[in-house]
Amino acid sequence: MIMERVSSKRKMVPSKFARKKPKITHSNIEELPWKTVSRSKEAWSGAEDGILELEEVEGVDIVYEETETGRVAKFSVVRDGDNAADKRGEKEDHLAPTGEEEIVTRTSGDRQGAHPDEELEAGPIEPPSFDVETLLPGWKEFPLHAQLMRTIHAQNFTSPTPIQSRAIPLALSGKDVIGVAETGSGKTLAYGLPILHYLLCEALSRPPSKKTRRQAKALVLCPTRELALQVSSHLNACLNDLASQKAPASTPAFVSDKGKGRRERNSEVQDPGPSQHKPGGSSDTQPKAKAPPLVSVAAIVGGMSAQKQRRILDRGVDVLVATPGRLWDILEEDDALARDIKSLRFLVLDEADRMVQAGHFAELDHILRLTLRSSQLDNTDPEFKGMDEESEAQQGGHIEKTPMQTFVFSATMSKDLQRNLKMRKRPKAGKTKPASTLDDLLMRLDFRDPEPEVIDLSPEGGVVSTLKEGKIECLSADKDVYLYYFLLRYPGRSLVFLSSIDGIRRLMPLMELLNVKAFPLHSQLEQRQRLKNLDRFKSTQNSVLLATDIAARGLDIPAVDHVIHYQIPRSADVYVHRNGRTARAMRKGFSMLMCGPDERRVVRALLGSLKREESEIPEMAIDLHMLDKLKARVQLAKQIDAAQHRVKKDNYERNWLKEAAEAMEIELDSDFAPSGDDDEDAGKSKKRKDSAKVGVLKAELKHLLAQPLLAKGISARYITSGSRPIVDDMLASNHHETMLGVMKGDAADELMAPKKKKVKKAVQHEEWNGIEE
Ligand SMILES: Nc1ncnc2c1ncn2[C@@H]1O[C@H](COP(=O)(O)OP(=O)(O)OP(=O)(O)O)[C@@H](O)[C@H]1O
Repeated sequence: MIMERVSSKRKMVPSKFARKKPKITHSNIEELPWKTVSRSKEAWSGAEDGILELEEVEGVDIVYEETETGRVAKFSVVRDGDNAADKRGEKEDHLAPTGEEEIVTRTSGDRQGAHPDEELEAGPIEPPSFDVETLLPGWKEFPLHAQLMRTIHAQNFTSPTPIQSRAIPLALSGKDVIGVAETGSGKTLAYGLPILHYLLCEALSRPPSKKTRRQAKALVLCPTRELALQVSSHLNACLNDLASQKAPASTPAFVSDKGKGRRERNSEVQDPGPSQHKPGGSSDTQPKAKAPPLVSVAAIVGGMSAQKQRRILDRGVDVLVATPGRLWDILEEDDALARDIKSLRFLVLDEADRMVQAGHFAELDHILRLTLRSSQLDNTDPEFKGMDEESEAQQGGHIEKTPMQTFVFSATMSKDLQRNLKMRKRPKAGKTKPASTLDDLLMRLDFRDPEPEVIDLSPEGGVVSTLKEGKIECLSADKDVYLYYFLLRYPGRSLVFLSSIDGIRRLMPLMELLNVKAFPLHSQLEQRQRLKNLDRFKSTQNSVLLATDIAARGLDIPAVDHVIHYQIPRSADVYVHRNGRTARAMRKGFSMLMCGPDERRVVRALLGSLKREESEIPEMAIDLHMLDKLKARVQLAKQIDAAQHRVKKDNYERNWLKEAAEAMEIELDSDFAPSGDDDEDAGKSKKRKDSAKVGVLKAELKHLLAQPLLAKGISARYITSGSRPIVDDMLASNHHETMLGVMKGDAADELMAPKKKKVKKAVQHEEWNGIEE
């Protein structure tokens, strides 16, 4: 059998190994002996659609197994002895990792069953069908493309969320939409489904051509790289028809990216589903070549190879999900893409307010200027108009003036902002100056509707109904111990927010010494490392992500149990967005504020601007006896860290001086360098002493960590006696795993009753304007 996969593009060919005694081994898809297929330039020009290369693999059988988590494809490599081994050897070079990471997260909704060339002769493709009434009655009011219905069904989204119910019909009817709804309420699909619906319908009706480059029709701008990548894969998941993975064993096809990301994303078998799309009526039994996707989605973000992203753009994509910085870098050199942006069909601003704050304003501004149509330019800055005319002249006097729909979505958008957006307050040239950067940004938005629809479903005070909040008031110096206590007391997946990278760097070694599985996430990490840490956090049930606010917005990490504000967020919006990383899609979640004495005023102001009282957030009950025991561990861990730091610093300084002196060809003074054997010995002996001290402290900590944590009055030896025998709890297995004598429980169950409010005549809320980082 020959198997095909694309990352690119690769293919599978029928097995030539039908000889006696085949040896069968089961392999991971990455370990299969893929081989690059040469291709003629003419064969693919213009029809590649996100495909980088074609690879094929021989002698692989695919077996499908039903598991608890669904259907899994297994690959059985059929080898015939030495011969096969030789063949495998031939392919080894090709298997060597390239170290490159693919950026297109998925290009899908593929037309299958036809060679790209064949497809050119084909007319419009017959749309697939889906029985919505029976399979998805909750969605029957929404006339979405059958392919989308199938993936919605496969993902078990039985009915649309409230924001989806309101936004989708409006978007489908051509309206511009401003959507505000709580975190985790499905806003991505609220704008994503109408866009994909339009593009799928259009793809089925347009006469396909291999000569024209695919023109970007939708642009989704996101404030962070992680969010852009997530949105892109969320949209791609709607194009990949997982529902009907009924690939005949002889003709499966795989969409695959290179590198780590690929393993994570593409273990799924791609649906031959749009096998419904059979131009020319090709039959199922014929070997099928991978055809271009009906609709392609790509993420263009910083921190990853710009060259690769440019190559992807050269081939063309339908939906671009981008961060403004990288997109603008590319746009400055890519006229074809700039033209696409000028004639977009859809523009989406996901978390627009954040993009203005995140220092992307200039780039965002430039991009939004490109999206303005002449009609808007008439009323506005002559500079924009000039730009448009110049561009029109470059294009031979023609700019495609397609109507553009604009969608602006966020979980936090002030009423003023919503009003301004709706009124589209764009001043005439030379008149009123915009009041703020945000107002300025709004003037760039090209709502074609005189009355864009505003849907505001944001909950009171920004709190999602399934979220419980608590707080711990303690000295700032004690926050580490309280954090450690919380993490041990309430195991789960905890996302801890700090306001500075230094804070994360300080906490990381402590967590490591205390055997807490923690991963950092901040802007000074390489993008690859950021994604890796996110993945590890997602896949480790009891783990901690120590993050700055780059993780506050939009990230959809499944099953985050706790959000911990180790430091107070710098604005009410950030508080809402940070909290939104838990309690998503109607799941339960818990958020905990750690509040030092000097932060109380800030907390009051922050809650005040959400029209809430500080007393609404109850304090957590703390077992002080247990806390004391943990204090000893944390103190020891801090001592070790400080000692290790000293050793590292000494080594670094010594080496630096030595290297600098060597580079300058000078001899170091005896004050700075060991001048004789005695000095050298003294230096070595100090080093040995420091290392020994660290060793002793580490052994001490190891011993402490091995001690059982016993609640007051509990004896580990006499589990049936003592003031509190723990045997019953142990038998009922509801005792805490690491804290003996403590019952298991959710953090939300350990909140103290809120303090009684003092009666005040009128509550004056301090306006919260945020603090500088
Ligand atoms: N109709 C639906 N039914 C059930 N789950 C859904 C539905 N639509 C989306 N989801 C899931 O809900 C989760 C949250 O969706 P999404 O990330 O779009 O939320 P959001 O509103 O954009 O959140 P945030 O404001 O934090 O960015 C995702 O895991 C998504 O797959």
